[in-house]
Formats: sequence, C-alpha cells, structure tokens
Amino acid sequence: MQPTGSPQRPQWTYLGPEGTFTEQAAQALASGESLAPQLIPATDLSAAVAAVRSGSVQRAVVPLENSVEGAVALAQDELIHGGDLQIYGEAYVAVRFELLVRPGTDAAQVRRIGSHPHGHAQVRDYLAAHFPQAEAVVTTSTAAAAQAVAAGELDAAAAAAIAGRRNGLTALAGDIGLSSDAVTRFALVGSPGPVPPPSGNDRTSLVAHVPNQPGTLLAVLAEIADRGVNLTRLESRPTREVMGEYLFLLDADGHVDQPAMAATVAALRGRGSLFRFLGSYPKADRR
Ligand SMILES: O=C(O)C(=O)C[C@]1(C(=O)O)C=C[C@@H](O)C=C1
Repeated sequence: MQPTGSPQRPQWTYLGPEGTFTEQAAQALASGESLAPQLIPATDLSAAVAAVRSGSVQRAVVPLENSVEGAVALAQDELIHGGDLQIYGEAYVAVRFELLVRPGTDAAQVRRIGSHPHGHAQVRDYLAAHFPQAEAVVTTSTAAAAQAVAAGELDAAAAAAIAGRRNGLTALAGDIGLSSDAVTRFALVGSPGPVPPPSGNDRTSLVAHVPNQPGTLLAVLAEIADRGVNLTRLESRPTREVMGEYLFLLDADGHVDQPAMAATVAALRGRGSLFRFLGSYPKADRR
C-alpha cells in the first residue's frame, strides 16, 4: 500500500518473467526516473504493448534490435500497426548467454534446450557444435526457458546469468553467443504525449510511407541528407496490404525541436510521406 498523499508510482511493463534481458533494460531506464516506476512482467511483447494501449500501464519496455540478429520484427510491427505509440527513451544491454541447467545435470542429459527466438539465433553455432542432437524449443523469453528448466519441462536454457540465479540453475557453459560483445537496443514506449525536451544527444524515430515509384525513397532520404541530419537506421517492413509495398522505419540523430529535424519532419509531412512520428528521446549510446 502506498501511504496516502504520496505520489502514485507509475507502472511500467516489460517482457517477463523476471530475469529477461528486457527486465535489465527496464531497470536501467527506471533508474533515471525521479519517481521509481513499478515494473510489472508481461507474458509476451504484444501483451506488454497492449497494456500500454489500453492505459493499464504508462510504459512498456520492448527489444528493438540486436547487434547480431538484427531487428525484432514484432516490435517494429507494433510501432507501425495498431494504435499510435511513442518512444520516450532507449537502453542498450549487453547480451551474454549461459547454458543453464538444474544442478547435477550433465551434458549427456541435455536433449531439449529452450530460448527466445532471438536467443536461439545467437547461440545456434554453439548448440550445433556441442549439442547437435538436441531439440531447440522456442519460448516466449529467455527467462521463460529458465523457468521451464527449473520446473523440469526442459533440460537447459540459453539465457542470462540472472535468469539462472533467479531460478536456482547452474551454468553448464558461459558466453555461448555468437559474439561476446552482443548488444540489444530496447525502447521505452507509451501512448503519444509531450515529447521530452532536448537532452543535447537525442534520436528521432519516424515511419515513412513511400509510393512504389522510381525515386520516391531517394527523395525521402534527400530531405534528411540535404539538411545535414544523420540517418542511423533504415528498416523496411511490409504494409500488410499490398505485396511489395513497404513502410520504412527511420532513426536519425537530433530532436524534433531542433531546426534541421523540425524542417525534415515538416518536409516529409508535406510530401505525404510521414506515416508516423515515433518520438524524439535521449540516445543511450552517447555517439
Ligand atoms: O528473452 C529475453 O530475455 C528478452 O529480453 C528478449 C530478447 C529479444 O527479443 O531479442 C532480448 C535480448 C536478446 O537478444 C534475446 C531476447
């Protein structure tokens, strides 16, 4: 119970259960808040986003892209389709995988190994080399796989060390990912609202729609480049309407309150290419 008269703590959700990489991102983002949010695990990414859209929580933390496996398509699609969302912040989390088992399990007993699809993609080479006969079982998150191991439903999980500690598991092997330096970028999303003021090191995210005609994407990119705005990511996702028609997710350095970015956004809106403004927010990588 919160004492009467004290400010209500905001509620944030994240891809749970406890022990996911997303929880680590949520904790990092929450540590920057003056009023510590209450972190509530969600069963999957869509449930986390739905909780924001319904207003039952203020924010959701979702994985956007990984330095090894690339975009998290479902998160990109949630930003494009359905009710409008806005990005209020981002966090980078180092992604190190351990092969977690119940104490006493040896390698010969490992037949079913669980992880999130993005987790499996990052440990595929290790599993192929060391457990070629094992079945790769997809779970809703890496920590859900660790829970399933603790419950005896799986033999091993490729998950974060913290998921092992939370579930009483031990590591049969450590650092089993394709890259020891793998990083996942997470977004703090909410319903559309006031854009946070410029921090001096910001990113702006947009969704552009360009007709399938010669030069239309180039014209959008020229609006950005001609104003000296640095594009940091360009991702395409299907419109879900017509085969061969795409929406483009754009990330660029700068804040919509700054003249060059404001002019870029206005120009894209003017040519009918601005499908969604996803927000301006502080960059986490300081570059
Ligand atoms: O399952 C988790 O622990 C997550 O936080 C999800 C997720 C992802 O969606 O990419 C996050 C980081 C890792 O790259 C693997 C899985």
